[in-house]
Amino acid sequence: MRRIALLGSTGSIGTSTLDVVAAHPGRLEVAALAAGRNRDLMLAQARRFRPRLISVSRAEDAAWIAANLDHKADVLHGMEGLKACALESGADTLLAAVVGAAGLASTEAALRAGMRVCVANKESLVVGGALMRQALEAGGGELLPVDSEHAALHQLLAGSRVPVREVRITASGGPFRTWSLERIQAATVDEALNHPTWKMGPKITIDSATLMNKGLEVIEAAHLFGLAPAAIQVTIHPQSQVHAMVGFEDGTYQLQVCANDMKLPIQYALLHPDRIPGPVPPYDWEASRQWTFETPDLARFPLLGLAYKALEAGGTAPAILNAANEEAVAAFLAGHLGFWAIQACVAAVLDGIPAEPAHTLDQVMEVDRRSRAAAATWIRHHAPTGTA
Ligand SMILES: NC(=O)C1=CN([C@@H]2O[C@H](COP(=O)(O)OP(=O)(O)OC[C@H]3O[C@@H](n4cnc5c(N)ncnc54)[C@H](OP(=O)(O)O)[C@@H]3O)[C@@H](O)[C@H]2O)C=CC1
Ligand SMILES: CC(=O)[C@@H](O)[C@H](O)COP(=O)(O)O
Ligand SMILES: [Mn+2]
Repeated sequence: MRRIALLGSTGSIGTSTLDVVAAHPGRLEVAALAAGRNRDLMLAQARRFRPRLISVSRAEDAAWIAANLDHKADVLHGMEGLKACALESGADTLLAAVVGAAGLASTEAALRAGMRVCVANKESLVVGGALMRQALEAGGGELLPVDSEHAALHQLLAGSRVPVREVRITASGGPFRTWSLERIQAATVDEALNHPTWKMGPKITIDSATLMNKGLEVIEAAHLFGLAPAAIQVTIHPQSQVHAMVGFEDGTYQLQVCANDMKLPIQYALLHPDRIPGPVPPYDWEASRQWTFETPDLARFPLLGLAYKALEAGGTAPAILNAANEEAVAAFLAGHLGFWAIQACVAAVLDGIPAEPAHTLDQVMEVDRRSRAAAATWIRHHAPTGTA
């Protein structure tokens, strides 16, 4: 029986993970649930899955959940609660599905403790990828990707006995794939949240619209698989059925294909190396469909190019990139910034803060704080009058 600490349980990945757990009652159980502010959903999840430890962001929500539980459990709060859920619930497996750099410390601690860490929270790898690899080596556990393209690469590379020339991750292209630059520059929040192929949380959905999601994924792939930037390429594939490809020295490729349903990579990571029937039916090859492939346009989607630049600079540059992007996306979602200003803000902050070698978690979190402050200042100066 695998005992899971699920961080980010109330989100898109969190709820899909609980669907996978519910489909395998003899194989998977929940030891801890942690999330942010959605106390109603947390209480419903806790009543159904009966974890020993629960954590939410605010003390008053923790007290409310404790008063309404119908089983014995400790209800904690804040970053300490998040970490305790990872380390002190008796779980052997962490499913890291908090959004943003807020997930880094608990994920790093679980790796250091030798757990199996299934990571959806790509920002933690972008901000602290090298430190997470050190923690993995020190703890002797496992790090398994949940992000669909990286789960695909994990499957492709596990079966490969020869070195690969390059890997390619696919991108849907987002809602603005066919839009002109002028139209993209004036995109609204509702238009940017209208993802063509995946239902996900708001932050990653905006990242998909700017192609920053793919930029973060290039950095994620570099850390997960030890690849140089030039060996990681991006192909636009609007149907989101092929998730990644590996190219060999002889010029041939292998592709990974599955339905665009995150329950598949979640189950892959939780049950690895076993592959058994789960909540998603086998791929339907009788359905009529066409697959198409395109090259990304860096002029309309400059954040993909900026992510490569940060990866090549190394050290804390990806942490600066990520922090500025988190702040700019939050400001866009709140109506304080235009869509095109997201990339301008990230470019300005990345240019304005020198990268340094990343040695410790405290240091990268300090860089994260400084970069957020710089982004907040930039946003205040560039927000349309009366919004910031
Ligand atoms: N959704 C998807 O299909 C995919 C997502 N990912 C990655 O997985 C991660 C989660 O994405 P997604 O599920 O879409 O996001 P959601 O916004 O749907 O969910 C985010 C979760 O994180 C919780 N959370 C946010 N901040 C904190 C905090 N400070 N402390 C504790 N919990 C917090 C939220 O709690 P609450 O809502 O209660 O406030 C919620 O449970 C992201 O890093 C994303 O890039 C990767 C591939 C695919
Ligand atoms: C499901 C998943 O893995 C997401 O990261 C997805 O890739 C987002 O869609 P885009 O391909 O549009 O970025
Ligand atoms: Mn992805």
